[in-house]
Amino acid sequence: MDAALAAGADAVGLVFYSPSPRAVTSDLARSLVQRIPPFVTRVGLFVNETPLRINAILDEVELDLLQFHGDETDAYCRQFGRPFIKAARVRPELDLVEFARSFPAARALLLDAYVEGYGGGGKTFDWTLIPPGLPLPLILSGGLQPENVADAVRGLRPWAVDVSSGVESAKGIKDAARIAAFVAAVKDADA
Ligand SMILES: O=C(O)c1ccccc1N[C@@H]1O[C@H](COP(=O)(O)O)[C@@H](O)[C@H]1O
Repeated sequence: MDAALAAGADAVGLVFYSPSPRAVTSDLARSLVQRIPPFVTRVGLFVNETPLRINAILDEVELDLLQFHGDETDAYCRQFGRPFIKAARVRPELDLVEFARSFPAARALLLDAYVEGYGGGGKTFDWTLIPPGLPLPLILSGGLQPENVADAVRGLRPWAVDVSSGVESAKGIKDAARIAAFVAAVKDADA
């Protein structure tokens, strides 16, 4: 968290998905979000979570944006009355325009590779599968790292990029130097 903030990240995410090696408890999340300054977006990531647990977390942890990474519907995502983004797990047979149209309340569409376990797999997908004219702002993710993110930013001009595995030294262990290199590469490519 400190490394992301020092590097100048616009948003930081907290994973509330217990099978993930990055999962945090609401107690830890509450203490972490207190370090986040104004104007940095506090994102909570959920995968097919129960509304009961999400509402309990929202009561305890100040979150600005919800990231739904499972099989949730638009109606499900909007019930919390918070801004949200919806992840699509990209594979050739998925019509991304139709998928995006089915989430009219979403702030953005996050594109991730199709992996077992729903996400955070460190795998890129074929960026040529992204159609022109998506009806939602695009957040690109999936296998991004300091070494390939400049190509992604220059080639696809996404609204934002998101990273997890690519800035880790081992699964679930963030690496401050890789975080700094990633954010620097994004800012350089966007200049
Ligand atoms: O980070 C996780 O553990 C995770 C678990 C379940 C769903 C999504 C998860 N992370 C998100 O997955 C994408 C891609 O991550 P990676 O960079 O390829 O590791 C990204 O949006 C993460 O926020």
